[in-house]
Amino acid sequence: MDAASIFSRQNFDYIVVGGGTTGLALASLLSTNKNIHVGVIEVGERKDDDLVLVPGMIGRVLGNPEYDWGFLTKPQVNAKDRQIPINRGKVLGGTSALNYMAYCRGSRIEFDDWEKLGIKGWDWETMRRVVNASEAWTPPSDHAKQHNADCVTQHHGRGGHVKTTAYSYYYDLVLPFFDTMNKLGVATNYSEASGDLIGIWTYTASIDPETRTRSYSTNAYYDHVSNRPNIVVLTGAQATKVLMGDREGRAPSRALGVEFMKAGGKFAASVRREVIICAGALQTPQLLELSGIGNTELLKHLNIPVKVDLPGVGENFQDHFVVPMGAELKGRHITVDDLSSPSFSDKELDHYRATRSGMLSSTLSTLVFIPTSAFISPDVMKSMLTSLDRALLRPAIQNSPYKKWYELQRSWLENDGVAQLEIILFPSYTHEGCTNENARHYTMSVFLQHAWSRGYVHAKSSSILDPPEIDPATLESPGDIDMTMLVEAVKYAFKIMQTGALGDLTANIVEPQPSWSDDKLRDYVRSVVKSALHPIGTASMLPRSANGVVDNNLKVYGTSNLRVADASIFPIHMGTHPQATLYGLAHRAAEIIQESQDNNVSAKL
Ligand SMILES: Cc1cc2nc3c(=O)[nH]c(=O)nc-3n(C[C@H](O)[C@H](O)[C@H](O)COP(=O)(O)OP(=O)(O)OC[C@H]3O[C@@H](n4cnc5c(N)ncnc54)[C@H](O)[C@@H]3O)c2cc1C
Repeated sequence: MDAASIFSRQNFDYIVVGGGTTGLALASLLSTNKNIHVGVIEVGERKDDDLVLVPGMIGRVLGNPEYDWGFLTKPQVNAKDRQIPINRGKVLGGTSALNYMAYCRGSRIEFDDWEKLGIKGWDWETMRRVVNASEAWTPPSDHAKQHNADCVTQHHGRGGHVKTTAYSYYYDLVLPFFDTMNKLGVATNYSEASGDLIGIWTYTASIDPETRTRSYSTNAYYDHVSNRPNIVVLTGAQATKVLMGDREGRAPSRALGVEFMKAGGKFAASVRREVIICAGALQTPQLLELSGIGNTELLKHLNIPVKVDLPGVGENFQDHFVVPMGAELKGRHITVDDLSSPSFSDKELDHYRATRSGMLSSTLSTLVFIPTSAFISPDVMKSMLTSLDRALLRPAIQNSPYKKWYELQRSWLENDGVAQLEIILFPSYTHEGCTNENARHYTMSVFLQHAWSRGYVHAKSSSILDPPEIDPATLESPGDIDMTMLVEAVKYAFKIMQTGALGDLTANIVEPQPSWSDDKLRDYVRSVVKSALHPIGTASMLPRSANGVVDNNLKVYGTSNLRVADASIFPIHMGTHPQATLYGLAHRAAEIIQESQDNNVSAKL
């Protein structure tokens, strides 16, 4: 009998849809109770090749349909009608197999403030505990310490699953970048894991310190449980909908099982306890809608029978927006661009295989996080806040179910503990139209951490085979604040490129240029702004009255046994990279399921 038929005949306690970052970790944790039977349905296949495992090869699979869903947004009006790519992992392990491996916690202030949105049980102390439970940290080497790597043991988890440490290879721009930021008043942060993100720091990466390969959901979690008879992972299978029972009166709707496709065949698997959707921020809302859970008007339009009217499904889409800037270096440097020469790249690969060191053992390593006051002058800040506050008085916002979201975002703008801007120096030239091919370059990218633009993701048809419509509403923000902040961020980046040791190494700022007018800079931002590939929010954990989709326990409103656990549940963006929090979410979800059903599910593998 084929794998799909066998899967569909099993009597699962839990079915997890999506064996990605969160889903595969959660399913593995649930399987620690040998009395419960867990099934996972994942579209992708396992791919443990160099393109996934070798850190210095990051980015090479983006756009490759064997690894990447390759989603495109709908044309973005404020970004010159461009369709902006949003890459997502289409392999076992999901996007944890593709990401750039920064393993960063969120901020204490931000998690503690989630309570202001009506969310309980997700404060910093809780999140710190669960993220630490996921982490198996190894202190950095002396070489990494010389590059300011975090070596404060007390903030890290040692007994968890995802192997983390600092990289072993550092480009020669790293220390000059620290010198420059320190000269601009940005202090070195020696413990990014403390809950205080502000400063310049060398990040901890999800990398195995022995083999110098990627540690991700598949090898960190699943490989420890894959020989257990009570967990079954079906790859190459796509869930088409959750089968929801009919409601009796006002009783919640019950998930009965999952319908899926594999190799052209259609199957269904039934579930005794719960279905947990972990298909990621772009596909979880689509699957909810195809299952009859969403905005009634939209479902009727798609001819999908309505099971639960939940207008928040697919709404509240948020992302980090990024604007790259290019510069040419003085003199000779080794940069990532050198790897585009096949002979150089082959030599590096041999060196990596023999020694587990060198360029391919690492990626970029340094991040900067700063609050608004660090990059926006008091005058600009005053006029920006005046425009914003005027726009926030509009009835559409005052009467919005997301009013508390707007209030929280507003308060963070004047909180010096909240990072509004991230800056990354990438030792490579990522623009088109490089002017001097013999020179070496770097790209400085500015990332808006708390963008005000909020869009949506919705099913376009009743078929899972049609990709969802994705509209991040790029640069559509009250008082045009996202554009103002990005232009100020670009101007601040010019200062970085011209100050201290990095300034001394910079021969020429290629594009954009410091002499450009604000109008020309705005035009540049519209031409190049893109997704930082951190979409969240489309099945938000919020009160139902605030357009929430799941409650504090990740349960979908109006259902008795359907939960969501992935990036779509974050109600407001965090000023950092999300994967560490997502592994923490998997542990928190396992605890919640244990508490709610007394399953004796241990959070240890
Ligand atoms: C290039 C890139 C670099 C990044 N770098 C970093 C970084 O350095 N640090 C960081 O913290 N974050 C980074 N991120 C973001 C981070 O990796 C993601 O936010 C995170 O992995 C998302 O996890 P998830 O569990 O929400 O979804 P995913 O990991 O995407 O899992 C969803 C899974 O569901 C599967 N699926 C979808 N629909 C169905 C269906 N109908 N049936 C069955 N299966 C389905 C998908 O195939 C996928 O495996 C990066 C992202 C990208 C793309």
